[in-house]
This record gives sequence, C-alpha cells and structure tokens, in this order.
Amino acid sequence: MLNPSRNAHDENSSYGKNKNRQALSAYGRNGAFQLKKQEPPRITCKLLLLSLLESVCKLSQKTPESSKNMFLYIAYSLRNSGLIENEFSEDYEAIRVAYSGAIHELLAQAHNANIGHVSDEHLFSLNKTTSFMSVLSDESLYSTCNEPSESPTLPDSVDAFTNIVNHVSSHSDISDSTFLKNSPLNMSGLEDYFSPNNTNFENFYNVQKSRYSSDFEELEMLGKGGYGYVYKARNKFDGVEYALKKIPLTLRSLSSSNMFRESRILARLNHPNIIRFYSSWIEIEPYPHNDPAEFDSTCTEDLLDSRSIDSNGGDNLLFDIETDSLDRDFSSANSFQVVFEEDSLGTHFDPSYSTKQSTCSLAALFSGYKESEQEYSKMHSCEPVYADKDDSIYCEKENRSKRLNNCSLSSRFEDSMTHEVPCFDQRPICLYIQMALCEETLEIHLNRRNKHFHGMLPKNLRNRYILLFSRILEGVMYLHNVMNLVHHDLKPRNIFLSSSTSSEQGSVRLPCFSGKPHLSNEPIESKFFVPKIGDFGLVLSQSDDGDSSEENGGFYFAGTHTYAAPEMLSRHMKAQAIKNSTAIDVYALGILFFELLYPFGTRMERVSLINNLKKGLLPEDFLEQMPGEASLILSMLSSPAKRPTAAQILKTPIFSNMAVNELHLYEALLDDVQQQNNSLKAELETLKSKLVNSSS
Ligand SMILES: Nc1ncnc2c1ncn2[C@@H]1O[C@H](COP(=O)(O)OP(=O)(O)OP(=O)(O)O)[C@@H](O)[C@H]1O
Repeated sequence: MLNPSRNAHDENSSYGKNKNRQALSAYGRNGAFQLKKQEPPRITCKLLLLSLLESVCKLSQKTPESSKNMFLYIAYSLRNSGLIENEFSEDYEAIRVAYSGAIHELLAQAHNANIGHVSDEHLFSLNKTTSFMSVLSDESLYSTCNEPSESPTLPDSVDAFTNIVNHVSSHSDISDSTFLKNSPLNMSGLEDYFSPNNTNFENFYNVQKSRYSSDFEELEMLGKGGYGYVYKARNKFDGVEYALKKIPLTLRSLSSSNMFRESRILARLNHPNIIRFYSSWIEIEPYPHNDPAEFDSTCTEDLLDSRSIDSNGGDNLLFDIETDSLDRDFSSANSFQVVFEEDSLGTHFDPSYSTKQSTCSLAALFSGYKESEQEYSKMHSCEPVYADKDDSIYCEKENRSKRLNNCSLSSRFEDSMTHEVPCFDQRPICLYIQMALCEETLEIHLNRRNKHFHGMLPKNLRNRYILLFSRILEGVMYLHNVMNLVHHDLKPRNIFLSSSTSSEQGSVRLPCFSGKPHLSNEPIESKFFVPKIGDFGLVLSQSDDGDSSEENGGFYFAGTHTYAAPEMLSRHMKAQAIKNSTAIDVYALGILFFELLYPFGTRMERVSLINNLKKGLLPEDFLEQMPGEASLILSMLSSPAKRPTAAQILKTPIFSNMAVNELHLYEALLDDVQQQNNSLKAELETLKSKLVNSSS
C-alpha cells in the first residue's frame, strides 16, 4: 500500500517529510519496533486501518455480533494506545465501508496487475505501540517467515496476520466477549481475502452501492452553495421529487466533529416553518461527472483561483470549512474557504471557492504516490533515505531484502512501480442530505418582486409580507425556545418558499411575480406558500461557547456579512455574543423584515439603505407610513441585550393584531370560493351543452 500520510493536498511537503521521518524512524533495524512517542496518524490513515481491520473481523467471525465485538475490542485497544480516537464509532461507519470498498477495488486491481503479493509485506510493516501493537512485535507470530533473507509468501502473511488476530482474541480479558475468543480466526475468509486466485471479491465485501443512483433519478441541479451542490431528484420508489444536497467531504472535514451537524440537526427539527428533512447518508460519488468543476479534486484549485475572492466587498465571507468559521484575513487563510458573492442586482448569490484543501477524493489518500515513488527511487539508488542518529533507515540495494520490513515499499514492488499504478479511487466521498423540494427561495421571490415595486409597498401587500415574516418568526421561535439552537445564517436565500394549499399550517398567500416588468392595471396571480427556514450548516446550540471562533490565535466568524450582528464581527464583543446568542438571529431578522417591507431598486440602493439602517437611519417614507414596524426593526438592531426575543416580537401589536391574520384568512376563503365558483360554472356549461345536444 502506498503511503497515505504523504498527501500533498493537506500537508506541505516539508511537514510531510518530517512526519514520515518520524514514522520510519520508529522502526528498528531488525524488524522490531523502537517504542517511541509518535504523533497519532492522521484521520484518513486511521480510517483506512480501521476499515481494513473491520473487514478482517467481518471475514473471520461467523456472526455480525461477534465480528463487531472483535472489531470494538481491537479498536479500543488501538485507542488505548493513542493511535486512534473515535474513528471506530458508528459516525464513521459509512466512511469505513466506503474505504473498505476502495481497498477491495485496489486489491482487485493489484491482483489483475499481478502484483497482489505486495500487500503481504505491509502486514509486517504495522506500527508498534503498547497493547494491540505490542502483539505485532512478538517474534513467534512471524514463525512462518522468520528467515530474514526470504520474503514472506502470501500464505505466510495470512498465517502471521491470523496469529496476530488470534493472539488478540486469546488475550482478551473481557469476560462477556462474544467474539470467538477460544476459536481460532476463520482462516478461509482471510485466505480468500488475500488470495491472488480469488477474483470474486464481491463475495467478501459488503461494498457500499450507491444509494443515490439506485434510489434516485437526478433531474436537474438546483443550485450551488458554499458547501456543495443541490439537485432535484425523483425517488424511484415513492415517485416524489426531493432536493438532495451533496456535500463533498474534505479530508479535514472528515476529522471535524461538525461533519454531520446539518443533517443531525435537521433530523431533530419538526415545525411547519422549518424545511423538512428525510434522511442523510455518506457514499462515494457514484459516477463520473461531466461538470469538471464538480467534485474534481484535481481541478478545484484552478476553479478557485479563477474566481474573484472579493470582487464586490459586499456580503463576502471566508469560511474555514473545518471550523465552519469565516476567515477575516483573506491572505492568511490556510484552509478551505468559501466566498459568498452577491451579483450586481442581487439576483443570485454565487459562491466562489478558494481552497488549498481540495475535496476528499479517495485518490487523494493515495496521491502521495508520486512522492512515494520519488522516495522510493532514493531507496533504489542506494542512498540512505533518512539519516537519523537513533534509527536510521537505510535502503542500500544489497541489504534491501534483509530490511524488507523497514522499507515503506518493497523491492519487489519497485519493479512493478515502473508502470503507472492506478489511483486508489478517483471518486470523492459525499454527504447526501435529502430534503423537501421547495419552489423557490425568498431571495428569488424578492428579486422578482423588486422589479415590480420600489420603495413603499401597497397596503394589501405589506400585510402579506408581515404575515410571511410572522411565519418565519414562528420557525425561529421554535429553534430558539424549543430546540435551544441559533441558526446563525438567516437571510432571504436561506428561507425557502414551499407551495401549499390555503389550509396548510403556516401558509401565506403571496403574489407570483414574473421576471417581466409589471403593468399597473394587470392583476398578479397569487399562490399559497409556506416559508421554511433552511440551510442549517452554521447552526449552533445556545450553550456553545463559540470556541470555534478563536482558532490558532485568529478570530473567525461564520455567517453572511450583511446580516451579521456586530458582536459576531468583533472579538471584543464575543462575550456579548455568547451571552445573548439568540440575539444574533434577531439582528439578521431585523434586516430581513426591512427587506420584506421596502423593495430596493438597485443593488447599490440596497447596500446604502442597509448600511443606513445599521446606523439607525430609515427612509423618511417608511418612518412616516410604518412607524410601528420602523421602531421594531430599530430595536431588533440595537445592542444584543436590548434586542427583543422572537417570542416578544410575535407579541407586539404588529403581529398579534388579528386583522392581519383575518385578512389572510378571508383572502384564502375568497380564493377557495372563487375556485368552486369556476368549477361550478364549468359544470353548468357542460350540462347546458349536453342538454342542447339531447334536445336536437
Ligand atoms: N430544499 C430545497 N428546495 C429547492 N431548492 C433548494 C433547496 N435547498 C437548496 N436549494 C437550492 O440550492 C441552492 C444551494 O443551496 P445550499 O443550501 O447548498 O446553499 P446556499 O444556502 O445557497 O449557500 P450556503 O450554504 O453556502 O449558505 C439554493 O440557493 C437553492 O436555490
């Protein structure tokens, strides 16, 4: 196996070299380990090791329960040794399964290329530490290949590996162990696994099939976000169309505890004004994409470079994908960054990517191949690879076979390296989130509306937007008061409008604006929508102390600048942000409420009106005609402690005034009656024509 730690994507080369040097120098000259405190392997290495061990356990044990217990035993032992953390937990199971599939495919490729024997050497290159790893140093386990000059054969290595696992099994001191403590490892499974004669690997691996491609028919791409792509897809079983968010996982995000945050939070939410979540899962991207920019780890950087990072200065933010935080210092950003841009008229926001951290392609795990190859050619040229005082690793040609176990690549493999070894797997790992499909975002609706209206809205429309806002407030109140969450990124783009019927809970009747200019006497058709809060990528619990905002001595912010409360942008106000965390959402809602009630003509006008609003200035006509709303908006933008809560806002006369709701109710009833009227008229016409026909 090529050295996965040499990954050019997320380590600079000198750092990688140092780490590799440390790892190599841990090996002794005679194949035994020099016990040395090492840095724990990176997440991908850990996951690869665990996926391999998990597969071995599955193969060796008769029941799923015993294989799970065996795997857990080994995993706990590795954790006690400090080699892994919680990568064996169920959270990572999908990734381990994906990695197992990829290892399996690589084995098949290796077998087809007739170099399958290479893997046996690496069974002897396992690292040593206490507990589980100390087993590996037990010379007796290597009895089948104890001739140092001889390369171990494939069956030898299977025996040795079997011995190791049996050793662990028999040394188990967990009394209720349900893995087969006293029975030896089931050899046939392992032999089959490593056997070069076995071509039917499918029988031995539960390789993950693509749920996305087997269950869904992809219809169209709905949009790109900062983290991924959203597709409209039809479920083949229920025939319903859904929105599926595909988030390519970066190597760094794999190690982030926030990796599954959005799907986990969505799964717990149940409110008419919150987007409905169905399920989420992880899988390897099922098929190659035509869009070269999408998920292509190799071209991500080019894509990023080709886009402007801060072309408009408006709402632009830089996020660190791992910490989900924004980097204010563009130049020092050293990880996955996302720049949110608004176009000139705010017709849509186009996220640009800027990264030194590409998407998590399995290929990336093995992209150290080139470096390894170079490193190997150094070995090949008889030069010492590393010359540490204590544990030098030499690969002189004449001694190569004796030091087989010390080298990261075997001499036999060297010859087969002359031809291109395929990448481990080219496809990235994606997190899929299946959500209800919504008609459009509030942002799109407002952009269309603003082509029809400018400044103060007609009174009947104001009421509709007030009602719409009250629905959003209800969703926010649920998040704050029931779920103890703070959304952190409330903005028209993250509010979805889902078509509904008049009777649906939380619905509002809104005009359906076309993109074309509107003639004043032309009636605008209206439809019922339920506003739904979506995009929970930045959501945090209210008890979160905001630690992620202070990393590496820098101050990070997550959110969108236009809607960001001042305390989110300043380190000095951090304490206030923590103390009044829900006030962050209220600030964003204050700006959103103003946008709902006061259409902007141009983007410039929007920027200037919102900047004025942040200074406490509102347009004269707005102050005159809507004084109650104006003072509410200003209070929502005041200092964090003085801002009203969502529940308090809902109790103000603006929203508690039933007239607004009643108006909406009567409009809905009128609409229903008109529809009934139309269908009765149509029925009457049919009856009349039937009567005429029968009488003639
Ligand atoms: N449930 C949905 N129904 C219909 N369209 C959706 C849905 N979810 C997302 N979209 C579309 O996909 C686009 C991207 O959504 P996504 O949530 O990934 O990112 P975003 O909110 O636009 O940006 P970011 O996540 O970076 O803040 C949205 O702008 C919207 O047009």
